[in-house]
Amino acid sequence: MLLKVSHKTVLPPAEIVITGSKSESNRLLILQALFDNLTIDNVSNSDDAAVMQKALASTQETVNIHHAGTAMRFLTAYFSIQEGRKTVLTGSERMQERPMKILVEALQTLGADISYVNNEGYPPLRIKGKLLQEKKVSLQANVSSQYISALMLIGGALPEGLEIHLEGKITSIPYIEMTLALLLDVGIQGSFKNQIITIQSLKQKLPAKKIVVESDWSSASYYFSIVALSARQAQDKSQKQNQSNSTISISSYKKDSLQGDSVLQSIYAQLGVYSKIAGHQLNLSLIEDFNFPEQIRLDLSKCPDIAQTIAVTCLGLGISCDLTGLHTLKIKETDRLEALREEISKLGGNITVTNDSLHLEAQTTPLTSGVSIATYHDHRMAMAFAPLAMLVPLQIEDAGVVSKSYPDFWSDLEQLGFLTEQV
Ligand SMILES: O=C(O)C1=C[C@@H](OP(=O)(O)O)[C@@H](O)[C@H](O)C1
Ligand SMILES: C=C(OP(=O)(O)O)C(=O)O
Repeated sequence: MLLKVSHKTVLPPAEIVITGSKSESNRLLILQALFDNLTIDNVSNSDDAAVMQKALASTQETVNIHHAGTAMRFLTAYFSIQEGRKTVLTGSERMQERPMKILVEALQTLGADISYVNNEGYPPLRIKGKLLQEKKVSLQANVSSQYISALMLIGGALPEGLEIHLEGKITSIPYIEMTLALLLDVGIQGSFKNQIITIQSLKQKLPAKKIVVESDWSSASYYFSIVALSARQAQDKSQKQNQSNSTISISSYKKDSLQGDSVLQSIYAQLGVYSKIAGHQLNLSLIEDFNFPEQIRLDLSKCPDIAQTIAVTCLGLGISCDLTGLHTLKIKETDRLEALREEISKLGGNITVTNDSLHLEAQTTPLTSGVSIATYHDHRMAMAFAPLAMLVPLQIEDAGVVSKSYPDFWSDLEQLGFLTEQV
């Protein structure tokens, strides 16, 4: 679906509802399948959570998780301990290019029976579920935190629990902390100190528990970008008066989030966005008379999923940006660094990327109008670029790709004065 996107030029006040974090949902769904007695409220309506639910309910040998990284990694661990069950775990073409070796080797050390159907190190995987007797494992921690979370999630179900030694620099740490916090919350004991994680074996049935998932902060990032860009839109159209009062209110959020992407609040405070959590509402508005910086430098190794949003906001605001800690972007839904380089260049931006960083020059000329943004099967490419329609009309290719994490994205944007038309 090719979608033409433009904007009515005034950002109206709006109330948006985003469903639960896909990261928290997919962890809790695994824990629910392993330990029963858990009720989950506000589960993510994303495709990634839907494929997780379907996989956990499936009795078929072949389980296809499509594009969902968390489902691929968490289910590899999950099916490894389903005694007597044979599973072929597969995914989309891109998923078959996303590395699995570090997790597979760690599980094999614990005694798992996993082999590769085609290419060594990559899905599809053939898994024969069995009782894993070992309790100690070491793995490289700088490629994906999802491997570590996958092991942690099954730790409580192993007879001796689990001791995980992390080698090297740990990437995406907040996601590991999220996993531990959820384990503790459901009643599984564990700790994460220095480079060692321990998870205690669960010896008795868990007490019944209901968990309400906080809404998804990564999905909220696009609204931070929209609010920031509304300052630029007002400047371009001399409509300062109209713009300054609009508040976008998004539910349901909390102050002590388990999601690392809640760092959006402090990052976007540097880009003119005032944000406050009142009750369960996250309210976003422009800081009045804000002095925008000429340049921003951020290390995003703890929050890789908001890199695209931030790069595009800076492009629209004409702010130079240096983003580092981006090494994991190359192995996500697409090579996000290359995808950003291509698409930002099309709009007239001056961008350079390395294997783990991105540099964007301050944009001094108007963005190219009417550009067709390719999305590379990556939901975040579509959603990160859409806010630029406040400044220039553009087209988003394969716009349905957003459903991986945020199926209601386009209809929610309409509430904010965006106009979308299928072409
Ligand atoms: O554990 C999780 O829920 C996730 C961890 C991160 O991946 P990496 O650890 O591979 O960076 C993140 O990018 C992904 O969207 C979700
Ligand atoms: C990287 C992402 O997801 P996953 O790795 O779970 O496919 C994402 O949602 O940005």
